Amino acid sequence: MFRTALTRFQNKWKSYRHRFVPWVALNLSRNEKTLRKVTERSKDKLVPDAEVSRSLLQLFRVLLGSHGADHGQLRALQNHFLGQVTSEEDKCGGNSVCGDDAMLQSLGFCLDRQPSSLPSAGTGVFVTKGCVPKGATVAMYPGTVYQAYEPILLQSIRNPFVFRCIDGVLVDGNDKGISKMVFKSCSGRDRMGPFIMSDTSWLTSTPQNPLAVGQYVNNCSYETPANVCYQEYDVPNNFPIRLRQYLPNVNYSHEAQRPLRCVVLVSLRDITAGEELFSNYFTIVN
Ligand SMILES: C[S@@+](CC[C@H](N)C(=O)[O-])C[C@H]1O[C@@H](n2cnc3c(N)ncnc32)[C@H](O)[C@@H]1O
Repeated sequence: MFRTALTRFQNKWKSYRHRFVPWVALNLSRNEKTLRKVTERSKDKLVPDAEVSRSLLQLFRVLLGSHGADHGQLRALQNHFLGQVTSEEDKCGGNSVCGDDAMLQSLGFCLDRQPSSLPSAGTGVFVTKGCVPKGATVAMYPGTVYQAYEPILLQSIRNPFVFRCIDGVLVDGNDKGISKMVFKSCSGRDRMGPFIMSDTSWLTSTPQNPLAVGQYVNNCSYETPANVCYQEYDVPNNFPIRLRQYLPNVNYSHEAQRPLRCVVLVSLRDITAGEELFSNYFTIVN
């Protein structure tokens, strides 16, 4: 009985510890070696940034066209101030196209969060329609972006959604509790007049950007090898201001000079409808 509980605790800790900031700090030198190895192995990006930009712009333009610029802004404002959009009408109302349709139309596939195919792994992300070709931008890792020196201790406690980039930048993709409040607050702060610079709807069950579910992708195993990998993507300065309303990331501190860090998931092979996405939590391509 005690041994079973201990084994369960050990397994849980092993899958969680690399996201627990105090543990990462204590094991910095060992982690740095592992990270160095990963960096050395993967100096080049799997997909050039320009290609990631192209896919995101393609989807965001369809989303903007379907919601209408003003409706998109209005929806984001509603999400921000009133919380979750509830009615079916608002999820995909009037003549507008649902996020799913926009995704199928622009990228050729759809994603959904569903119970994982792995026992006791909670929720996972599945391709539900179409086919993802190798090298496609499959998903985005939403959340608040912390520089290595910024305080995240409180938010990181019992939080399996903190993602660490090679340069120590952290992305908190938790859609509940303090993490959720921090994201909404930073997003409200960064509004530029009528322009909303980030999307808060990933915090609800109906994200308007359907790619913003990457935080729910589960870790690979021997039986279920990785079919996607993480890749850092700094949003270029010339990214259209009207389309930034679909970006599911926000900087913790407002620093206009720094480009916004996003993390995207890129497919390692063709992935067909019905397959679950699996990543390797210990690797990231620059
Ligand atoms: C970033 S979350 C992924 C989403 C998570 N499945 C959920 O439902 O919230 C990471 C957590 O998912 C679980 N997890 C991920 N991959 C797993 C795997 N291969 N086997 C068991 N649990 C896994 C672990 O509890 C881990 O701490």
